[in-house]
Amino acid sequence: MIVDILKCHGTGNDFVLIDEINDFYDFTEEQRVLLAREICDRKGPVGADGILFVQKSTFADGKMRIFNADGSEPEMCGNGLRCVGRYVIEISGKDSVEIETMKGKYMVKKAEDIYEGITTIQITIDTISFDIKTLPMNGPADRHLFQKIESLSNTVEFSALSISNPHIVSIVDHIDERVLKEIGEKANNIKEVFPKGVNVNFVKILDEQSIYVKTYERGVGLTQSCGTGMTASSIIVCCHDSKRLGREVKVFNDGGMIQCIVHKDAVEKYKVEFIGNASYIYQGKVCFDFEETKTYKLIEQEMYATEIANYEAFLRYVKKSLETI
Ligand SMILES: N[C@@H](CCC[C@H](N)C(=O)O)C(=O)O
Repeated sequence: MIVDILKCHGTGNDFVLIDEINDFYDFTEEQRVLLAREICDRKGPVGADGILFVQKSTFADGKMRIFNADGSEPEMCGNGLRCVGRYVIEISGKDSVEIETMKGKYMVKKAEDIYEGITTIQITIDTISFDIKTLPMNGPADRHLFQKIESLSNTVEFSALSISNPHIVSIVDHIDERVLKEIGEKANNIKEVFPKGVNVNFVKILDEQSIYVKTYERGVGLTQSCGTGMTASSIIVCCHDSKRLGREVKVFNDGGMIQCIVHKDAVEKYKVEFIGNASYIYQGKVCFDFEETKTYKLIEQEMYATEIANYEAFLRYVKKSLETI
């Protein structure tokens, strides 16, 4: 089978986008899992954090199904939604679109470039809940905020929330990747606490406008960035310091920087405006044999050289910005 692919990323969280609106592939559910596991495997010719299947929707401009590198299908993907949103905006000719996901529908629109030559997309995320049953998470109370999770760590405090996918967030003085990885692996192996696993986020407060987030992603591992993780972390930072509500938070990460504005209404309903890049890396085709999945080939690869160069310039700018904080 020959499958057209578009390699893309949101702050270094990279994906393979497959257009099932314009191309008919008729994948079975098992084939979607196989494609995710093999194509995301970084020992192969492509490698990615996940696959984004873009499909027709009966009530929105498009539908996103996201599969993690391990073949699991999460409820949501913030960085991936910006890439899918850009793609659907381009093929539909609209300035803004609604994208259906497993648990919700999100408004996506073009935004002013976050840096020269960087295609920038804004999404509005309002599928936020602190009720631990929505993660799901098993615990003694309905909410878990700034408290330890004994089975994970006897020193680190976490806050649990759903962005329609599950997250726990810890505000730390220093982001130790080794500790994050250890806790992330443990958290995804205690099904009595997290029956469907969980994304684990460490956030360091840099100054009154800026934070740094690193995530151990369910179904992937440590990634350059996680959109829903940065969203969850921005919310918890605003819970910790309500003066940040309604103000732009610069969220730095290993793959660049995005902007979040966290809003809370009178009935404690949260909504986050999330603004960041949606960059193309290359387009190509994969020749995939579902009987011999390990031997797939990548052919006709065409690089988006200008977008790659612009994003490298943006990364240099982000590095310099971090040196001034
Ligand atoms: N990187 C994504 C999150 C992808 C899903 C996550 N690994 C999960 O399983 O919930 C993002 O940008 O949000």
